[in-house]
Formats: sequence, structure tokens, C-alpha cells
Amino acid sequence: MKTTMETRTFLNYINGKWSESSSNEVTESNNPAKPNEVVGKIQSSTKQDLDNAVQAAEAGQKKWKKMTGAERGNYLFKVADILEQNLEDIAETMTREMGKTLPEAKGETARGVAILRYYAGEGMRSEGDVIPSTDSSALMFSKRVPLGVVGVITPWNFPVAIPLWKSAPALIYGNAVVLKPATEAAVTAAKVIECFDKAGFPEGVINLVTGKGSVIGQRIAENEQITAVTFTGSNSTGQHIGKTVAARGGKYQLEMGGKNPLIVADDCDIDLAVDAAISGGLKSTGQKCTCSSRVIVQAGIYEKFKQKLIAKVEEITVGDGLNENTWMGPCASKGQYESVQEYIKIGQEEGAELIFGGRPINDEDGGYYLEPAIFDHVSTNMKIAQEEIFGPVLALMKVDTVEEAIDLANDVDFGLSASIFSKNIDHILSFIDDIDAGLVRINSETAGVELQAPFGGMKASSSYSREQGQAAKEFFTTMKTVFVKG
Ligand SMILES: NC(=O)C1=CN([C@@H]2O[C@H](COP(=O)(O)OP(=O)(O)OC[C@H]3O[C@@H](n4cnc5c(N)ncnc54)[C@H](OP(=O)(O)O)[C@@H]3O)[C@@H](O)[C@H]2O)C=CC1
Ligand SMILES: O=C(O)CCC(=O)C(=O)O
Repeated sequence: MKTTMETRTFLNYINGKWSESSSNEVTESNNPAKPNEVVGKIQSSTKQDLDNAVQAAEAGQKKWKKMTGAERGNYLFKVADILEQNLEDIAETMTREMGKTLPEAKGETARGVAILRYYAGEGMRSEGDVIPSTDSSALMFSKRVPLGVVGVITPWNFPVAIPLWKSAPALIYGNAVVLKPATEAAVTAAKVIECFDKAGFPEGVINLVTGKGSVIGQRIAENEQITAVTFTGSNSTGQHIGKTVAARGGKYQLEMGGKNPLIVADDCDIDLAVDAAISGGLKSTGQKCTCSSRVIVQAGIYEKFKQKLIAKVEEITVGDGLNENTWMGPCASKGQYESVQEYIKIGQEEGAELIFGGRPINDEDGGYYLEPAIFDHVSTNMKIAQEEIFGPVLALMKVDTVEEAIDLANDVDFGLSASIFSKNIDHILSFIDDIDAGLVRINSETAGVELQAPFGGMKASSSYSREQGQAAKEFFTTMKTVFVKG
């Protein structure tokens, strides 16, 4: 029997009004801890709905860009306050909708508040440089200007932070936004957009259209009135979006997968390294693009590290993220649950040894729970060492030297985040120089980015651009070089 805890149906937000899709159809968003529980219903929108939102955004942006940065910033400060007031409700919705534990969901929502305040402040900062001209009677300067309408396509694993770290900079620099959130986290996203509505955002400046990626996401990529598209999600979808946007001359930014290594050198503080492998690899049920999925350990401490790791992973409690005692929640969806189990099977078939966990946990509500899994004897040619699993699976790999560890760490298509645990400055310096990763972390886990710093990866992890911090300005603005002569 289906239980509908939250009976609400969430609408699209277009031109400052909540509206039903022209399809008259809705999709249910379910709780991965209790798949029969409907968290809310969202609109199954059509291409026409998306095009309407883009029209509204185009009109809204014309007025929005005329405001001062300080005025735009004040709107974002208001949204931040409202999000903060609604933090408990939004965090709980997130936990119910995609399974992350409540403390993690609260932390993410608080991060959303901080992101909004950071970019609100940007409205008062420099928007260009004075450049000396070779003509002594002229003034030359650069001025950053908005792009126009920005399409934002987001995943389900950070349903508050990612929509905000893309939308807030887009808005502060004078763009209008059309957001298409992941279907599996669209109720949470709709609650975030309610904060913009309550803050009195001008019509058309921010719009929400929910619906299938293949329909709404695809149309965002195709619609020529959308100047730029920012995306986070899988590699296959990202590559497709990038090609589609590029083909029509648009700007795009892709943040995709990772296969992040954590190198544990003989000389490190082993307990800290164990904690980092667990926190970086298994928090959020391993569903972070920055999660540590390959743990590359030097032979001298391999056995000791493995024993300590198993002892600590044994203590992990798996369950509904709303329960206080839960450390790790369910996989976010049936699809993720099945895909992770498939990888665990493949790992065994390929000859890796499953030394801990990896089994589904029987649950009377049918929650998508898995025991955290640890594989030993993993070699670099195995799928579990090469592909993003996006689940609670750690692959242990043994090496003799730190040089070998770095080579192994680089032997994947991805290059998002990488850590080393070591006290040896030579090892640390060669790691900083030689690792192919956009985020280079020393004695710290691979996950957990800071909102004021550039975020993005190398190789297949990103499209060479960076988001967050000041890097966001590069993507969400273009430049005019102005030459003034009296
Ligand atoms: N880098 C990261 O942070 C993330 C990586 N992933 C990786 O991707 C795997 C699959 O997850 P999944 O949710 O399917 O990821 P997707 O890349 O398919 O989804 C990400 C976003 O893209 C949308 N989308 C889907 N298809 C299209 C399309 N053809 N055109 C435009 N937009 C589209 C989705 O919409 P809709 O939800 O409606 O399908 C969602 O909003 C995971 O197992 C993980 O490996 C997933 C999420 C985040
Ligand atoms: O590690 C983090 O804080 C961010 C991770 C992230 O951006 C992602 O998983 O998409």
C-alpha cells in the first residue's frame, strides 16, 4: 500500500508563478528508505513548458541585468535567510527524497545558505579591470557582462547545494536561470525555489521546470535562446549535452564523474587515513563525485591498514537517514541500488576478493540498503578500479612505492579529486605536481569542497572549466573591453 506522507503536488515555477505542466501529468518522487512512501508529486513537463520558461527568463533578464549588483545581492541575501528559516524542513525532505542522513542533509542545506551569502556579496565586488592604454588620453577597461539565459541541469546527490552553486553565481552576475533538477530530487529543489519566490524575486529571473532529462534536459541543451548550460551528472549525459550545446554555438560547463584515489603512504598517520577512507568513501552512501573509491596503500602498512579499516567499517550502522543512529543511508534509488550490486558482482567475477560486506540488507519497508563493501586484490584493469560505481564500495590496491601509487592513481579516465596521507614532504610535493586531479588533498579526504574555491576536474571529469568561488565568474559572464577617448 502506498503511503503519502507529504500529499503536496509541486508545480513548475515560470515567470514568477507556480503552474501545472501542459501535459497534465505528474511523477511521484519516492523515499528510497521506504519506496512505497511518496514524498511529493512533480510535474512531468513538456518541451513547450520549457520553452515558456525560457521566454519568461529572456524577458526577466532584460530588467534584472539593469539592477545594480548590490540590488541583486539583496535578493540573494533574502533567499539565504528564508532558506535558513526552512532548513529543518528542507533537510528532512532531502533525506526522505534521496536518502542522505539528516545531519548530512542539514549540513548541505547550511552550505546552501553560505553559498547564497557568498554570491550575494559578489554583487558589490569588482566587475572589471582598468588596463593601461598606449594612448595617454584614453581610458581602457574591461567590464564583465551577463550571458543572458542560463540553463542549469542538476543531479540528485546534492539537491540543494548544486542547484544553488550554479544558480546563485548565474543570478548575481545578471543572468536569468531555468533550472531542471534531477527527477529523483525534484521535490527538494522545488522547496528551494519556494525560497526564491518568498524572497520576491522578479518575474522570470529564476524558473523551475521539472520533468524527464531526455525531454526537459535535452530541450535545455537544444534551445538557442539559452546562451549557456551548466551540468553536473554522469559522463554519458554530460558528453551528450556538451556536444548538443556546442553544435549550436552555446557555452557549456560539465562536472561529471570521478574515480578518486586515496594514497596511503607507509609514513602516514594510519588512523587518520582509515577515517578519511571511510568518510570520503562511504558518507552519502558513496554517492559523491568526489568520493574515494580507490584506496592505494603502500605494502609496509597494507595489512595493518586493512585490519583497522575493516574494524571501523564493521561499526557502520545502515538505515533510514532520519534515524538518529544511522551513519549510512540507502542508495538513492532502485536504479542505483541495482547498479551498485551489479558492480559488486562484476568485481568478484573479475577476481577481486570481497573481504567485507556488499550484500543487500533485508528491510521490512524494502529500503535500498547495502552493506558497505571492501574489495581486496583489486588490479587497475578491473571495472571496479576504472568505472564510477557511485555506491559504498572501497577498492584496496597494494603498491610498493609512492611513485607507483601516483602512476596507479593516474591510470583512469577521470581526474576529479585525489588525496595522499603522508608525513614526507617529498612525497607530498611530488603528489601535488604529478597527480592528474583538479582537487589535490593532503592528509584530508577526497570529498568535501569549499564553496569559495574553484571546483572541477581534469580529463573526463570536467569540461576544463571550473565552478564555485571566483571561478564561477569566468563561466557566467563574458567580457567587454571598453576604450574611451574624449
Ligand atoms: N558527478 C556527479 O556528481 C554525479 C554523477 N552521477 C553518475 O551518473 C550515474 C547515473 O545517474 P543519473 O541520475 O542517471 O545521471 P544523469 O547524468 O542521467 O542525470 C543528471 C541530470 O541530467 C538529466 N538528464 C538525463 N538525461 C538527459 C539528457 N539526455 N539531456 C539532458 N539532461 C539529461 C537528469 O534528469 P533526470 O533526473 O530527469 O533523468 C538529471 O537532471 C550515477 O551512477 C553516477 O555514476 C550521477 C549524479 C551525480
Ligand atoms: O564533495 C563535495 O562536497 C561535492 C561533491 C559533488 O560535487 C558531487 O558529488 O557532485
